[in-house]
Amino acid sequence: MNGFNRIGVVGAGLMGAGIAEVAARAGKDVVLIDANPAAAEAGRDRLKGSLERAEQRGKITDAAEVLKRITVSSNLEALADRDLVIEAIIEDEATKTTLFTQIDAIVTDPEAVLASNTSSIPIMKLAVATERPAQVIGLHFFNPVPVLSLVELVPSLLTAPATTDRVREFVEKDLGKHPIDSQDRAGFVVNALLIPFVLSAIRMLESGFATAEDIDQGLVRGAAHPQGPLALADLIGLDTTKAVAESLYEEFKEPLYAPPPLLARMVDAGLLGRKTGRGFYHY
Ligand SMILES: NC(=O)c1ccc[n+]([C@@H]2O[C@H](COP(=O)([O-])OP(=O)(O)OC[C@H]3O[C@@H](n4cnc5c(N)ncnc54)[C@H](O)[C@@H]3O)[C@@H](O)[C@H]2O)c1
Repeated sequence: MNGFNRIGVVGAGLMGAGIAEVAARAGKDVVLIDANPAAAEAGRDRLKGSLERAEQRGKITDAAEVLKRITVSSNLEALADRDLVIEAIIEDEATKTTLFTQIDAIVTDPEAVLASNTSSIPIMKLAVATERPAQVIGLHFFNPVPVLSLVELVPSLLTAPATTDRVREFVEKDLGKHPIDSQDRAGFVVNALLIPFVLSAIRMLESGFATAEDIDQGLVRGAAHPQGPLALADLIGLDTTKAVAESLYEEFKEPLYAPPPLLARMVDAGLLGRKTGRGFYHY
């Protein structure tokens, strides 16, 4: 048994609220923390809405009970009795390492595991900020968390095999999700493949090779992708796409990861995709 029954989630944004929801749906007692009390409340409201929709669609029958298992707080001390803490705060290395040092000091169980949902920060940087690097691991969920079944497991060079085993069991048996293993490298498996694909589509558009519509239709109709790479970039957000590309380029120094000038200029212009109403398409 992995022994994870009291779960802490730090960061009640898009990802943290989703992770808290799937953990509570798996019957776990969950403490959801956000440094910003308004963000904590907003996270709880989103979570409540998501559970109610799941109940309306017949996916669950106990939305009210699931919600009761989640305590929302803006006080990190509420993590003291947790046996697994999953960090999902903003993607900033200094903020995350400070938080890992704080959580490590607050969580009392010496066997407790500290995980991060980071998309691009090396797990090793977070591990060495704690006194328990053997129990620090990357646990990378996908958005929307209640819908997408993949979780990347990312042990650092210092993670104990027993930690990875416990977390794998939690992901598979408790959450009912599908884990895949990745080394502690920028992008892990999925983004290391997906981002250069999206960047290639942007370069193709930039060079006048084909229109945005034709590039996307090519992949939707010719390769059965649910959406084309440029529509996908608009969904991810062009700022996020550029930031992930930069961290991949920083790590591997391969031209295929370098953000093309068109992407940089669109970000400079504030054309960030769906969230600003305009990216490669108008919304
Ligand atoms: N958005 C995605 O599609 C996605 C997918 C996989 C992984 N991730 C990763 O998940 C993490 C969270 O991303 P998100 O999209 O949910 O971000 P978000 O901006 O929606 O939420 C981040 C939350 O963290 C809170 N926060 C910031 N600093 C904090 C601190 N020191 N202590 C406690 N709370 C703090 C903020 O108030 C905010 O509510 C990032 O590391 C990101 O790279 C995101």
